[in-house]
Amino acid sequence: MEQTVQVDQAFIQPQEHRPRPFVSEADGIPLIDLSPLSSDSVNTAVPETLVAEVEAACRDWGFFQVINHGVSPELLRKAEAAQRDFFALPEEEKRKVRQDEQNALGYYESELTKNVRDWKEVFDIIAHEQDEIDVVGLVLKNKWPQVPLGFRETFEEYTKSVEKLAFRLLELIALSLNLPPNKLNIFFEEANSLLRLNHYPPCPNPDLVLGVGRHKDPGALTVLYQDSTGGLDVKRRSDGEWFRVKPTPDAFIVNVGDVFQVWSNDKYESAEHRVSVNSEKDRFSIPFFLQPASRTKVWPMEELIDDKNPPRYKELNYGEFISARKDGNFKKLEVENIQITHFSRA
Ligand SMILES: O=C(O)CCC(=O)C(=O)O
Ligand SMILES: [Fe+2]
Repeated sequence: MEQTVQVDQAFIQPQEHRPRPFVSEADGIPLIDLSPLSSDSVNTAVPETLVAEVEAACRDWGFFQVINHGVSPELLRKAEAAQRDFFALPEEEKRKVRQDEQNALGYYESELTKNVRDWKEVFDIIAHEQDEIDVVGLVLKNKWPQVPLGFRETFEEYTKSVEKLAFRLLELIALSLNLPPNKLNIFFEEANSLLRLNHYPPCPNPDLVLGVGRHKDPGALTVLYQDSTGGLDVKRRSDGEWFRVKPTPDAFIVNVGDVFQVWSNDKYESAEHRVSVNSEKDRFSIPFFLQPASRTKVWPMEELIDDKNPPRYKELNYGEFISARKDGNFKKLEVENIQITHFSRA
């Protein structure tokens, strides 16, 4: 039966990228218990079994979930409430803190992924503000809304707590690549890390649109909190099948981004993912993107390179890479959006 199309053409995905009505839930995405980790730096006393679990998850999926991660359930409840209250505000109130091309922080409701509109609205917060305009011409000052009350304090506290977790994960993944655990920390001294609040409203045509179109995250790591609705789909590395990540209460979903793909010389791949929407429920999620400073040069780690494994990437400048990608989020580009493979030596 032909269904009526009730959404604007700009949201409609090309036929081959539309979600199938039933995407299986991924039992395969590993659930990792972080209780053996202390909240301070990871040292070499981390159990080998934990390192092995992380290695297998990064290699086979590029994705895993973590529990006993040190971010308190009370803080998660506070953040969820502040997020709901903000997106429930009238459009004119939200537009007071709207993003523009110079300041890509705050509220935004018309993002594109691969030239198609996403069915979502977002609010972006930078973890570390900078006084100067950055190397790619962006203002890095947060735009805080006046309401809801306590919004700023809640997300400042939340960002600190999740960033701490992100650093423990960075160290753990470094260990899983046989690198010294703190080897990669140096790239985050002036980190560009970003917290994003996502709201996916119910959609009358969930089979024609996506909340976020298929993409890979450009940074080092993403640490994502999702509510109980479900909708995050991940493409499995071995066969390219899409799987839905089953929500686990109070867990975080972790995925390696393009920067880890380069550092690991393709041992770990930045997995493609997307968000499906539904016709009944709002969905909320909060990704934290651990991203190096803009001037950071990224190249395959020398410890992972030898005659059998020559470097697969040219050195790339992180700021130029993300800014080229972000242009595609604002404008419909005539060309294919820039991807990490454009820096490949092959
Ligand atoms: O909402 C989600 O579950 C994922 C969002 C996402 O992939 C992103 O914002 O990069
Ligand atoms: Fe993503």
